Amino acid sequence: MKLLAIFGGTFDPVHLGHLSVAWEAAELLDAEVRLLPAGMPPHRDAPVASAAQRVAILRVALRGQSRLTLDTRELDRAGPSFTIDTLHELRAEQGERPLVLLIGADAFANLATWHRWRELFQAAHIGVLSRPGACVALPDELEREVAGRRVADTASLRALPSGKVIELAVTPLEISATRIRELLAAGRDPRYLLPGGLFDDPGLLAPYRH
Ligand SMILES: Nc1ncnc2c1ncn2[C@@H]1O[C@H](COP(=O)(O)OP(=O)(O)OP(=O)(O)O)[C@@H](O)[C@H]1O
Ligand SMILES: O=C(O)c1ccc[n+]([C@@H]2O[C@H](COP(=O)([O-])O)[C@@H](O)[C@H]2O)c1
Repeated sequence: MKLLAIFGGTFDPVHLGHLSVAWEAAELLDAEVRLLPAGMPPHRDAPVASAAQRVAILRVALRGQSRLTLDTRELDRAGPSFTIDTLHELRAEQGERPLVLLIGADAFANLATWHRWRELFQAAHIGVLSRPGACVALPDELEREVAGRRVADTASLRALPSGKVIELAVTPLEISATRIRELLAAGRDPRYLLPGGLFDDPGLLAPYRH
């Protein structure tokens, strides 16, 4: 069965750093990758743009291809967007289909701070997006949970609905939404850090202009 992977973020706004790693993960896993904008991200301040504005940007950013799709369920839920709740909803919809939670290597190192974090391993596989050759040390309690779950090939993910951890070597781009918001607020046009289509409609990036 085709893998279903999810990639969550504040996406305030989505940029080419997000899209390129999501695309590479989709190719490496031969998966559909759903981008899930967080309604109320659990570990940070509220986004600058509204949910509707971030979705409008995502829709334009995802135009013209079908591997990366948009899932807005976290925006429709009240309260913090806990990933475990999202995975339980997806499991109820998808049955035994293998699910892969995509997480950047730095965020993965902090996984033990997430809500009901141990349950994440029962709910999905985890795909850790890493710089080729990089090695991020994990805190002991996380390492103990991950040891024994690591696999190197995607066939192992296809064989089970959840429970494995795979490292996915992707090409990181030094782009952050924080920097993009700074540039837009300063009246600049970070044209080659964002999907080009966003500049065709000046209203899309207006929430970040001052
Ligand atoms: N340039 C990038 N390359 C690869 N992954 C990224 C990049 N920027 C962010 N990510 C990852 O994408 C996910 C969503 O990121 P998020 O929406 O917080 O973007 P951000 O650019 O880090 O935003 P901000 O600067 O506002 O914190 C996170 O898992 C984050 O680690
Ligand atoms: O579930 C949690 O406790 C949890 C804690 C921190 C982050 N997350 C999710 O991780 C994704 C990336 O978060 P962020 O803050 O880097 O945009 C986003 O989908 C968040 O909902 C989830």
